[in-house]
Amino acid sequence: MKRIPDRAVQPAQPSDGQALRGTRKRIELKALAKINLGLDVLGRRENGYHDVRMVMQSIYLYDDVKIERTKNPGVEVSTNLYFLPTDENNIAYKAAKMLIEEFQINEGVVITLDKHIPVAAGMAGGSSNAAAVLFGMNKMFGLGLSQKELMERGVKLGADVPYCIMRGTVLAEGIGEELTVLPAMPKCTVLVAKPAISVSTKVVYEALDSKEIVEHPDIDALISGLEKGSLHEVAAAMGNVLEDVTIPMYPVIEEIKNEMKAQGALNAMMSGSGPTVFGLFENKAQARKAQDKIREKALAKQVYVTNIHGARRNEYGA
Ligand SMILES: C[C@](O)(CO)[C@H](O)COP(=O)(O)OP(=O)(O)OC[C@H]1O[C@@H](n2ccc(N)nc2=O)[C@H](O)[C@@H]1O
Ligand SMILES: Nc1ncnc2c1ncn2[C@@H]1O[C@H](COP(=O)(O)OP(=O)(O)OP(=O)(O)O)[C@@H](O)[C@H]1O
Repeated sequence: MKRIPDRAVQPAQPSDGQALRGTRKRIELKALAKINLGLDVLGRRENGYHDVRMVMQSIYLYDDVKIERTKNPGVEVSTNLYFLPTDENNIAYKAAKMLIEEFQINEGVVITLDKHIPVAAGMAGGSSNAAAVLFGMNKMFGLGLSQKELMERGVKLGADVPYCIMRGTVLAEGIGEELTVLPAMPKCTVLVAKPAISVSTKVVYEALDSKEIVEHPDIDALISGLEKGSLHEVAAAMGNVLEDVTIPMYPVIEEIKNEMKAQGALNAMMSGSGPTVFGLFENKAQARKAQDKIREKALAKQVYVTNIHGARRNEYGA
């Protein structure tokens, strides 16, 4: 694969002890999941990260993120999923700690994550939690950071975090942090199915390095479909190069795609590094039928019928 030299991410502006103006004691936010309508990889950087060209879309599947401000300094995280870390290995914790240190905040936060987005699934669950914490604490403590400044901090936590701050229908380039708003995705029903396997994003990108990419998805055709507002053109242009790595490891992904298409999906594809598969449907009844079939055949237990979320900029949370 072509090697692309590292491009430095703009350093965040250090704070100069800005007074904390916010007064809110508690904020509740919806941290949305994403799907990748298109995912192309253009090359590998010297630090191992890859240059990508992706079309990202928010969906109406979310984690509830509650942030409470406390007089006791420090960060406390709790979650409904027993297997997730609640210490500094939780990305929501890292996001809070980052702002507390930079702005020398001498109060603390208690973060409660009520998780519904499948974990290690290619749906940016963790990234979306981190984005919600950055957004929420910026408001709560009156830090005065613009969306761009929040995104500059977000990329230090993960490549998907800036997108999770922006949300909606977006072209993501660079390592995923160079964002351009696209025309909104036409409304449709989205069926999401996560088979009972967890996939490491790092392992998938690394495995791609030893492969020749045979066919790149036509991201421009996808954008052109969005410009025309044509759901059919968007569906026809969907493509994800990471499928070539993850599907041979887990053939159940292909089986789920086939089941969705057999039940009337306009198209079905793996999201991100997988293993979650999503299908786009014009007809909600067909999506429900596909959901039943996938469960009946025990292809996946976590199967959800949901919608495109037309998140607009700055329209974050409940
Ligand atoms: C697969 C996607 O979810 C598609 O949206 C993203 O590209 C991944 O975003 P993410 O999970 O937020 O990624 P990070 O947490 O920053 O990185 C996890 C690992 O994925 C690999 N990685 C990630 C993004 C990128 N552009 N190139 C990479 O090679 C790196 O090996 C990294 O160690
Ligand atoms: N708040 C969090 N929510 C989910 N996972 C978390 C969180 N914090 C840390 N993790 C760890 O991160 C790993 C990946 O989680 P996540 O669900 O974000 O992956 P993903 O869906 O593949 O994300 P992406 O699409 O951005 O690659 C998990 O195995 C988990 O242990």
